[in-house]
Amino acid sequence: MNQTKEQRILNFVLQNAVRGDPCSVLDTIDKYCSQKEWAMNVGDEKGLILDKTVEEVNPSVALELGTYCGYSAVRIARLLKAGAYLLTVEFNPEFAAIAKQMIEFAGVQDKVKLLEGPSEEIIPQLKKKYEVDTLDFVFLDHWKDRYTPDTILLQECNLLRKGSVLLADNIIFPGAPEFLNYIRNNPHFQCTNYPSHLEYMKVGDAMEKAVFLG
Ligand SMILES: O=c1[nH]cnc2c(O)cc(-c3ccc(F)cc3)cc12
Ligand SMILES: [Mg+2]
Repeated sequence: MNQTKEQRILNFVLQNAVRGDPCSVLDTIDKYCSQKEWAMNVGDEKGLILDKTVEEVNPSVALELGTYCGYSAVRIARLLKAGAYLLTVEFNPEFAAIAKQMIEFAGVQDKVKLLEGPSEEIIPQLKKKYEVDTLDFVFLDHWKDRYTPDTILLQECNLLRKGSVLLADNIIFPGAPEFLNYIRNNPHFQCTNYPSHLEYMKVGDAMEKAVFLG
């Protein structure tokens, strides 16, 4: 049975990265995806913007929408303080299976809870089923058409508190114009744009940070 691209990425990590070393896992994925097969990891350039935002927020409870192969889950989890954790949501079961192995190989499994299913079903379960009070940080990196409805859902489920930080990938490419219009014209959010480039490409992209004002 032919391997998928995501299985090839995982195998390359298992064979070339250092088990228990998150940075080596990230570097190995970036090496594979820049030299051999492009893939939609946030990557090393936008990854630095993600790092800086996570370090600034220093979240106790973080949520990621769109796990894919687990690159940004490893990237975020490696920066979390003792006792802090990341919930990451992936609706594609093949991607979730790859990400689980990637997260375990990196050694951050104790800080990451991988939730398989559609974000619109999982978000309303976070309080009761996953014992979340409020979210300190949310990374939106799933499907651009879900950015706005899921941001509204997070508010409706009272999962945001004054100061909660959202960071959204792919504002320029593939682009999330409807989300940008929603969040920049919403008086409950303070927005900042971070110009960058599409992962592993010279194409322009950007990330948008939105702080919930309560
Ligand atoms: O679908 C996506 N989800 C999350 N992140 C993405 C991401 O960073 C890039 C892309 C993408 C970019 C260029 C292209 F030609 C085809 C897909 C998609 C997603
Ligand atoms: Mg992305």
